[in-house]
Amino acid sequence: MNSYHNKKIKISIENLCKNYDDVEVLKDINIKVYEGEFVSILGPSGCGKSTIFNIVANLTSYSSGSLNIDGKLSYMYQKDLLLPYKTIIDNVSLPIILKKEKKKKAHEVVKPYFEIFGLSGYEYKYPKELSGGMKQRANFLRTFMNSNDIMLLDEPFGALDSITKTSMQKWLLDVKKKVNSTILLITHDIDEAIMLSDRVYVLSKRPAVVKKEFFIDRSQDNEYSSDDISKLKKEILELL
Ligand SMILES: Nc1ncnc2c1ncn2[C@@H]1O[C@H](COP(=O)(O)OP(=O)(O)OP(=O)(O)O)[C@@H](O)[C@H]1O
Repeated sequence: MNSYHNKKIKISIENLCKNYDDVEVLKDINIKVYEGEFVSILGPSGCGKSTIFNIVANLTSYSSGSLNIDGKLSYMYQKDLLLPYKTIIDNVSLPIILKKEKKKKAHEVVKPYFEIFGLSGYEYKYPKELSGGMKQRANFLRTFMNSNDIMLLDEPFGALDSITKTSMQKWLLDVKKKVNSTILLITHDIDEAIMLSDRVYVLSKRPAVVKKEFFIDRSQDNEYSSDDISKLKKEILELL
């Protein structure tokens, strides 16, 4: 796509292969993520999606291929990892406190984001007082405070009920408009990938190969009809 030509590549994965002993998990994966893009990796359960993230985050080695990251990464897991004995503001401030900043200063830094992230009024509550959706907002904000440059989101809404999930997807789109982070998301939910992404990589069953890359035009003058969306979903479904 022409509009991509002058954009910075934030993540470049080339011919990536990964085996766990004699189990082949990833086979010649090629993925590029450009600055400010929202890209999803869609694939069946167990195909190797989290393995790709763990490789990108340098938590797992790869067998062959190459990987280039231009920027600072943060990684949000599906599981809510908020510390139960700390307030939301303390939880969200953790990445800053870990960088040796004083708590008071860290609170000052994070406070303005509570409004943007729809968390106003929850600053001094404890995780157990929040709904699943609100907890994931806080989890996302903490990830964002760690790095807002490149964010890896591993099924962030996977554990939520479908109504909460839909409202969280709308919330994430809204937040994405306000911040210009580069986001790479893992999901096995076709609707979620279509709703959120600029591009979707569809992976096969294990060993994962990229079956196809879909571009989704999110510009304001483009509106997909429900018919277009159904066709797209069908096409993706046939690949999985
Ligand atoms: N440390 C490991 N050692 C051996 N095999 C592993 C290891 N981690 C993952 N695997 C295997 O690699 C395959 C891919 O796992 P991975 O978690 O990357 O898939 P996934 O697509 O993220 O799955 P899900 O959608 O269920 O989260 C699975 O078959 C898994 O059992």
